[in-house]
Amino acid sequence: MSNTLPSEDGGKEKYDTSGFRKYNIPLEQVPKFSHDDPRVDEYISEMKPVLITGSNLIESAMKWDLEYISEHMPSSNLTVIISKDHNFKYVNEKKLPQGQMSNLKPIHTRWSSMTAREFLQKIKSWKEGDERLYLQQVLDSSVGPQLVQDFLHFNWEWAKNKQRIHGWGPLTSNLLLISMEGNVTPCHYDEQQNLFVGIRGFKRCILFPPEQFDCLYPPPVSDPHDRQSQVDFENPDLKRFPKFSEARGMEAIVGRGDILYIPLYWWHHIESKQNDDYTVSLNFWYKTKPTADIEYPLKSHQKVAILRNIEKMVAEALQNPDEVAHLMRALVLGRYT
Ligand SMILES: CC1(C)c2ccccc2-c2ccc(C[C@@H](CC(=O)O)C(=O)C(=O)O)cc21
Ligand SMILES: [Zn+2]
Repeated sequence: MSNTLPSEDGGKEKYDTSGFRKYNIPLEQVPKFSHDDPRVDEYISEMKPVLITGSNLIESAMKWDLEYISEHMPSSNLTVIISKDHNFKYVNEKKLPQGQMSNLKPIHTRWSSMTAREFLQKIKSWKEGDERLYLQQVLDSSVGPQLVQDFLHFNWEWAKNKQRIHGWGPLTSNLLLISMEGNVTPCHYDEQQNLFVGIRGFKRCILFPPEQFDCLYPPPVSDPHDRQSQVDFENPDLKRFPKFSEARGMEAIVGRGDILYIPLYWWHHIESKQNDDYTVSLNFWYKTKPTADIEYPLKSHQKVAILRNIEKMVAEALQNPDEVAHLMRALVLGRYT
């Protein structure tokens, strides 16, 4: 693979992936284009990942490091996720078993809050074996006047243009993410369009298209880990998850000022470079426009949405999640297979 410029060979140059974890998954490169290259909008309109370079979308946030945030938000308590190891598995608290059952659920990650200064101290003094920390803070008026000013100076014209030409719905939130080196957000999908921006450090993202749903084995929709792959990428259990061996991914390294477009329903695993400084990223989550008139053939993400709705309806109708598998097997086995 020659190291030519992205614009010449369609962004296929190899990324330098030293410092990231090795998985036994075949990976292609996510194409990388300059922000003014027309191919960027071609990929977004086809709902395919693309890495966009050289945009000034969040120029005013490029100075957001922990010193600056500590100085301009000295007393704010920020949300910090704490994990026993490098995996930060999202837990939907609303779907945790209530009552006495709840103490059976081994809580791998928990939420805490602290100031940016405390967070900085903790990650500076971190040593192997300590709990790991991941700061995530929704950007809203609580981040204080200075960060609000920086936020208002984003290149909203560029973002609004993307939102308009691709028919996205409203911007729902911006999540500011400050991660220790080596933290991993395990593979999952979200139901929103995502412009994921690098501010500091390097993050590696592994993506799979929605149609590989049957290779990545999400748990039942009622599970607290809904939308997350059950497969441990570092030690895949191919007896339980045999089709994981057929998973084919794409990879991108998101550096300072890069924007990775993560299409809705695309699976993504994101990790911060190991033995490197902490990373700072910011995402832009957009609802997608409600499907006015259904067009056939259906897109793969629409089929995943259909599967989710069927699963919810059957579980709701049976009022007992344990009966769902039996009923679905009776529907399909020997009849559609
Ligand atoms: C792991 C963490 C901190 C978390 C804990 C508990 C509840 C929610 C979340 C949550 C949500 C989004 C991200 C950002 C990103 C992954 C990444 O950059 O690590 C990503 O997946 C996306 O932008 O869609 C990260 C997290
Ligand atoms: Zn996500």
